[in-house]
Amino acid sequence: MKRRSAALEILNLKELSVHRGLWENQWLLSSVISHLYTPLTGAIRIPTVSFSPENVNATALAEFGEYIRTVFPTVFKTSFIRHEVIGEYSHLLTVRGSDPSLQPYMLMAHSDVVPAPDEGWEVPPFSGLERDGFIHGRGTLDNKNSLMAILQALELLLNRNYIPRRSFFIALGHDEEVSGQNGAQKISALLQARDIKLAFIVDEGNFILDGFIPHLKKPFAMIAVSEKGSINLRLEVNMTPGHSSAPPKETSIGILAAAVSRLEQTPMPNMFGSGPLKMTLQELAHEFSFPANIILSNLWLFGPLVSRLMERNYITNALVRTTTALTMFNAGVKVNVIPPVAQAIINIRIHPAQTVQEVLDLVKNIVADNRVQFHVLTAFDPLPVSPSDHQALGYQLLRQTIQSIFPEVSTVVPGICIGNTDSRHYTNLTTSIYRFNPLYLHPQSFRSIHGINEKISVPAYETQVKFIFEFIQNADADQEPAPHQHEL
Ligand SMILES: CCCCCCCC/C=C\CCCCCCCC(=O)N[C@@H](CC(N)=O)C(=O)O
Ligand SMILES: [Zn+2]
Ligand SMILES: [Zn+2]
Repeated sequence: MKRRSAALEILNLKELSVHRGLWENQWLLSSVISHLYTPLTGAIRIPTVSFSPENVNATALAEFGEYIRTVFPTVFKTSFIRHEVIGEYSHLLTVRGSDPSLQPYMLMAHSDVVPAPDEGWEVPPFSGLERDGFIHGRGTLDNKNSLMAILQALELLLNRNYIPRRSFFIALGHDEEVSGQNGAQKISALLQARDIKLAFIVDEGNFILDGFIPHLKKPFAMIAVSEKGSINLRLEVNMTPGHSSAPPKETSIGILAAAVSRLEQTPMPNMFGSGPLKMTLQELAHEFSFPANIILSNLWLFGPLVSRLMERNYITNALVRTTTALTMFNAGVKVNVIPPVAQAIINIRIHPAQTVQEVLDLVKNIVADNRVQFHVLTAFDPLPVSPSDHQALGYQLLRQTIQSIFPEVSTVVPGICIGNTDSRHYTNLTTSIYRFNPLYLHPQSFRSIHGINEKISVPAYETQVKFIFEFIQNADADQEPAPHQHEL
């Protein structure tokens, strides 16, 4: 029986060094077998799609709320866990630890997903089908995996009568994909009103990266200590409508198309050398063989060369500059009418060394056509950089747990997240925000996030549960000074 053997496999894992005893306890067995990964498949089947802040699938979100209560009964009935529904569909769990002197932390995830039309998928995106050892569907990597793994790890701990020492919050947003204004933003305001200060936050974001850098054969874990800023910008051209049999020299569509084409063809300046990327590369240098290790250790000299190499690949390019993506275009009402208005949406991700205002100025200079109007829909600057030194509790706990659960991953580096997360709404509660998913990511699976054929292997999901199971316990252990990561 496939499901049973997968569950047993987890119990046999020997590398759980810190808290192996809990896993080996037979008492856990029945709970693991019934809950280990079926809850994720069920979660994928609920189409919690967000289209815009005003257009979310309320029915599915309500069903999702019922679903997690059903599959994680212990979490929702434990006396020291307070459950609140915020903004109608987001969930805040407050887990009261036994030692009030320890500062609480927060684990985060979100239940909504981006749309997924059936076209191009090997398996229907909301079927939650398991095939060839993978659970398929929208949300398996972004981000129902994390949401279910957090609750599943907590359910397992509670079923073992585990009582946390350090209090923690679990914040599960329902509108992360469309701004977080009704979920994360409201949870953040509520916690601020309660005078809560957090030791750190762990949210989705970067991964254990494998195959992203040519010549680097070994995977490495990248914990995002910041994330890019963002602008959603609407460009609009208005012209006099008329009969298409006698077209004017220029139409709203033509003018707008030329403007967005200029934007696409004119990359924003390469900002290599500013922001956390230099730190990332320097900490990664020892993973490379000669001469790349020397090049990366001497960026004062080889910076220009490295920056040009990074520009060549569209993923690493996103680390060195502000990016400009044309995501929506709308114009025209009938085949024989010159359209009065043409609109385009540009999704811009701002490099840490730039600001919203600087980027808007650059965009206007590139477009250089005063017939094009600009409407800023949403905008925020890049996020502050969280600490990653030896005293940084959240970072060190992540590093410690990565090294225990993924012993083959020898390097953990701080980096930047090119996407945005709900955690950006919590800068009022902590200066230590870490964006990390305990999963391997390859370039192909990166493309599946917001793309097609998103899937997670069953062992990868099990490992994510195990990671959180151990992380919660590590956060309760007495902290010792962390050894230096690169000690000989
Ligand atoms: C030198 C090292 C090379 C490193 C390559 C970087 C590989 C990138 C790896 C992971 C990035 C995945 C980003 C996932 C974030 C997903 C969050 C998301 O989808 N957010 C939405 C919604 C929002 N909150 O704004 C978004 O549009 O960003
Ligand atoms: Zn996400
Ligand atoms: Zn997403």
